[in-house]
Amino acid sequence: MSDDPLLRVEGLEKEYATADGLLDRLFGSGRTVTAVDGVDLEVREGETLGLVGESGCGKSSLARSLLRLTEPTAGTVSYRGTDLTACSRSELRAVRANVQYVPQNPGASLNPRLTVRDIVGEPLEVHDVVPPSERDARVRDLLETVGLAPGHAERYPHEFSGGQQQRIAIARALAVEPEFVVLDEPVSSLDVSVQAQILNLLADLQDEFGLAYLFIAHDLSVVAHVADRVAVMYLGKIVDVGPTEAVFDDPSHPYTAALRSAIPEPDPRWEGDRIVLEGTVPSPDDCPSGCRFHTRCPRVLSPAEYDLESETVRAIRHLRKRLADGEDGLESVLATSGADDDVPAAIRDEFGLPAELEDDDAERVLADALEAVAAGEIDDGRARLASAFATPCETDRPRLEPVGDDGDDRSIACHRFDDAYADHLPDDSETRTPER
Ligand SMILES: Nc1ncnc2c1ncn2[C@@H]1O[C@H](COP(=O)(O)OP(=O)(O)OP(=O)(O)O)[C@@H](O)[C@H]1O
Repeated sequence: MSDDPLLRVEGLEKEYATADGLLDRLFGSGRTVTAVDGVDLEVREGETLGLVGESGCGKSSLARSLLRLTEPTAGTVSYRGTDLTACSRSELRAVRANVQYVPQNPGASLNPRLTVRDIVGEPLEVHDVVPPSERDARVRDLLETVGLAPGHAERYPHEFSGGQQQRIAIARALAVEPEFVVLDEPVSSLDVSVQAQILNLLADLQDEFGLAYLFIAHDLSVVAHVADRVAVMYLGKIVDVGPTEAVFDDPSHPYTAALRSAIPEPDPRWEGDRIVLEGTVPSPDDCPSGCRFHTRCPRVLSPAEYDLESETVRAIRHLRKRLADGEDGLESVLATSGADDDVPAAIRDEFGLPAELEDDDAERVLADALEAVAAGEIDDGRARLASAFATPCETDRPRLEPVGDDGDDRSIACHRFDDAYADHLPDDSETRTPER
């Protein structure tokens, strides 16, 4: 396997203009969704690169724009040295004989009016792979290659199970004898036993034809078994990329750690607690400032001025978030506290904050803020906490930078791995921090 990348993606962006209604369309007042935001990525010859992230993080948009199935907004995609973003339609057609896309949900993407013979035979015709007289025989061969019967050629897609439909989609992609295939969630809609069959088939095809795969999945456990390297995506950005083993075993981006901990049967190599992420993925048309993951991150950095444990930092952040909702955010606490009750103590209790913080200066700020809240001055309390407990994760955007001993092969976008933010690591830093 050569180390020169087959495909190099640099600064790839994909924006969608969305129009909610007729007026938006008429006046051009719709919003812009940035689904892919400056992605750099490499796929090497013969390897499987797993691309993982929650639904809506931009995986399909990335895959489709790098193949120019949808036009990227910015960036370059170089395939064996040819910049696909600068190619004419006919040049692109020539490249497509080497690069194929197997879309998500083959049941919906296979044309229901065509027989399997026509579906698999179409790329043979478009790319003139074999003479017309040999096409039917080639289709039958391809069906056998993916484990279907040659006789299936005369049937229609709806006559097949989900696993068989996936095999048809794979046969169609293989028709042009590609060297790189993008597989968009190839097993996510299948039963576990069928998933294993498709994964085995893909591995066999890779061995036989020396294929490189970009394997997209929302589930890290699937990718763990098939990928040589893994790239983790969050809200349009790659936040962690490296050899599969390293991404699993070495200090990871907090988002990767959360995905890893969510694997139902934890990887036997890893002994850790389940990390439950707060809230849901923010909308890509309203991305958080700083690190996009900070609103859900269990390991945000603490202010450099104080020595606080992660748990305390997290609790204060939780309180800040609730205060941002004004009185409503603390309604449950304030409603149950009577006039004579110690409201600050009730708030500490609600948010798991100790009676006294371990850092005296931090304690003074918190106590004053809670007094303000107890006096009904919610805005004042929120402002005091916001200015004293701001973290660089809220303001500074982390860049994907090489970390640790793997050199360029392991990169993480997280301030925890950046020496410049060493003063901000909470006292009980849960991650070993490889040097950048
Ligand atoms: N054609 C489109 N027009 C407007 N917004 C779009 C379009 N396609 C995707 N999006 C938005 O872009 C974001 C990324 O979507 P995308 O389908 O690329 O994510 P994904 O990670 O592949 O998700 P899934 O696994 O659910 O397919 C989402 O917020 C989605 O709503």
